[in-house]
Order: sequence, then structure tokens, then C-alpha cells
Amino acid sequence: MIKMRDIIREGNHTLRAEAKQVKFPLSEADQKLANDMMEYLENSQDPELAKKYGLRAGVGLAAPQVDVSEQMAAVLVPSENEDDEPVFKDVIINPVIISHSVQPGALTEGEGCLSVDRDIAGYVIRHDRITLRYYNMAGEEKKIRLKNYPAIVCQHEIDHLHGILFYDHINGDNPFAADDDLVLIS
Ligand SMILES: O=CN(O)C[C@@H](CC1CCCC1)C(=O)N1NCCC[C@H]1C(=O)Nc1ccccn1
Ligand code: NI
Repeated sequence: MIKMRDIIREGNHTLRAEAKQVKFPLSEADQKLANDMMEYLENSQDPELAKKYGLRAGVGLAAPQVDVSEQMAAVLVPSENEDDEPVFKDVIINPVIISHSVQPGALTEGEGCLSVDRDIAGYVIRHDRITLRYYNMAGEEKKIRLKNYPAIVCQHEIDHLHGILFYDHINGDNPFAADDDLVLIS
């Protein structure tokens, strides 16, 4: 199972590298990696398991964060009501944002990252809505539209595949600068 010690932190060059496209059919190693990353998210969102294994709860995990420079990320966005199905759950492979809203969106609380051991305040300016094309573990092409929180999460993960970290999107002069059409997502 993936533990915090397996997650690389700032300073490791893999975090700033352009990850390679994944070939299909998935190798045994890539299948294991995809399953292990999703398992991490599930474990980390279970308070007892998170405590038992010392896991930081996460809604996404990209392969470069476990030092594998490939275009693959697990996403598990839970619903508000824990009894319901997750809002979005899949392993996104070779993802591409094929269109997006002009309107920007940002999490009201800012963002963090399991690979960044410090708090960096400010609005992380992203697209409020995206159309995402990706391949799932079976190699099936998916084309989905996401908005608000799930859209933000997927953009955070896709950034990791291109060596981009959340704070790259924070306005250096005024971290909380917001033009009037910025959608603040809580
Ligand atoms: O690349 C992937 N990462 O770095 C894990 C990040 C991804 C999210 C950050 C902002 C958008 C995507 C992550 O999940 N977090 N960031 C650091 C600590 C908090 C944690 C988090 O938001 N946890 C959470 C939220 C809701 C429900 C359950 N858990
Ligand atoms: Ni991250």
C-alpha cells in the first residue's frame, strides 16, 4: 500500500518533470500503480485507516507524486453525504482538457498538496468548468464535463502530469486578487 513516505516532496525533480504518456494495454506495473493510488485515496478518506497508517486525506493523487513520471492520476471526490456515491471516481490516464469556460474558478480556502509540506495562501486561479478527455484503466476513451470542485481537483491532478504545482497559479503581487467573474468555490 502507498504510505506518506512514498509521496515525494518539493525538491524532488520528478515533481517538475513532464510525465510520459501511458501505453495501452496497461502493463502489470501500471495496473498495480493505478490500483494502489486509488486505494491510497480510499484509505486516506477513512478516518480509522488514515489514523492507523498516518495518511493525509486526499481527493487526488498523481503518479509523479509517487515518483513515477507517467500521465496517470487517481481522483476520488466524495459526495457531501457519505452514504451517497462519490461525485467523481476514476483513474484518469493521458488526460487532456479539450475545452473550458472563460470564467475562472478557485477554491475559497485556497489549495494544498500532499507533496508540499507548507501552507501557501491565495486563490489558485483555474477554469470553473472543463471538458476533459481521458482514458480509463480499460483503455476506454471518456469525454466528460466537470464544473466547480471536481473540475478544480482534476485540474490540480493534470497539472502534476506537466510539472505544475498549485502555487504556480497564485498571483504573486496579490494572492487574493479576484476579478469580478471569478467563481469562488467552497
Ligand atoms: O495532487 C493531489 N494532492 O496533492 C492531494 C490534494 C488534492 C486537492 C488539493 C486542492 C484540489 C485537489 C488534496 O487532496 N489535499 N491537499 C492537501 C491537504 C488536503 C487534501 C484535501 O483536499 N483533502 C480532502 C479534501 C476533501 C475531502 C477529503 N480530503
Ligand atoms: Ni497535489
